[in-house]
Amino acid sequence: MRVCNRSLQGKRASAGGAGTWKEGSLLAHCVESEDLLVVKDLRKHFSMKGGIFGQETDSVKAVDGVSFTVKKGETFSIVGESGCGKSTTGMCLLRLTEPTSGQVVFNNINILKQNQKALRAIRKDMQVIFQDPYSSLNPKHTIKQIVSEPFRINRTIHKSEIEDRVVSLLRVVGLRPDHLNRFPHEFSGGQRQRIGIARALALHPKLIVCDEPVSALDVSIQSQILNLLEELQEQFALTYIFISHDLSVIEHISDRVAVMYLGKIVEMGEREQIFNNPQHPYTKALLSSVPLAEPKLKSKRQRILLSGDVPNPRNPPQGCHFHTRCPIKADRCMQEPPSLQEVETGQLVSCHFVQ
Ligand SMILES: Nc1ncnc2c1ncn2[C@@H]1O[C@H](COP(=O)(O)OP(=O)(O)OP(=O)(O)O)[C@@H](O)[C@H]1O
Repeated sequence: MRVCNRSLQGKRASAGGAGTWKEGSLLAHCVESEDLLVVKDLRKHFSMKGGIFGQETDSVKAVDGVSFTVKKGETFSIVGESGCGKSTTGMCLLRLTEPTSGQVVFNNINILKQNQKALRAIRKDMQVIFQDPYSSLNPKHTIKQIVSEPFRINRTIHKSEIEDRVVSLLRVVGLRPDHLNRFPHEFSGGQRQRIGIARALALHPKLIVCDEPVSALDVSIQSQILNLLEELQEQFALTYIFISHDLSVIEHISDRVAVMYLGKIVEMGEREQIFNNPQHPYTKALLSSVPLAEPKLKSKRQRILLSGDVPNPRNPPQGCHFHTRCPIKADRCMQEPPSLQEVETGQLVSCHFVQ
């Protein structure tokens, strides 16, 4: 997909910028451009209940004002440490988790405004692949039952066609027709992830949210699954939102990358911008922890050790969320939250010192 996406680069200049679009202009923008998905100021605050009456005492700001756009056919990745809000963002896009506020415009439809019936129809075009292929597959169902589930739920094809369709889906993901009547426990982790991918492909989706799809797999199997995802993207013109904490996986698969910290995007840009010229101190620190194969590069990249832990998302720091661990913080950072600003065409950074 990289060839296709490069040709789109010029149009991406203001993608995901911290603008003040109203919903009407957001929809108009989506129609005019090649954006498949436009996310604006998305928030998910989980309310925490306590006390003797179970009243709301607190909230976890898992996603706290996230905006980005995803072009048709690209792989847009979300990376960050555990607990920064990657999965919650992905689940909110599909409304598998109900967002607190914001806008998610998919294929020109604001999905947060749809009723359950309309949402079911839209979900045919938006699928998800989960991290743990074993727990996401019903152990009591055969592969045929699992992969055909979307056909049965959506009644898109006649019963008599189901087996042929499942067989062709298995072939597409590198499994065999004789696997049809086996159960998930008879497969390896990589094969189980292929089954999950076959199920996700069944209804010809436009977008797939891949939530840590290779994190549970051995490194050698990881690359097979990543290659398969890339081949399928070409074959079926798929758009991916790819969620991972693993920077080497992100570098391999992404067209564009968003780096999240405590519920917010701190930096976003083309893969090359993020990996070759990171601007936010958090992105720099994350990248400095990745082992480099080339000795020449090793001497150039200095390890940046961040002090302290990620703060509690129930009580994020005032001002810039990153200031408690930032090596370049100043007084202003403790008071004023920075906004995501474009520092170079297509590269946006949320830091008072990178403008
Ligand atoms: N249902 C929930 N109720 C309360 N808090 C939640 C819930 N789901 C997630 N959280 C909290 O929201 C924050 C973001 O979680 P999320 O799973 O989105 O992060 P993540 O970046 O995907 O991390 P990981 O890679 O570990 O899954 C975390 O602090 C998490 O504990």
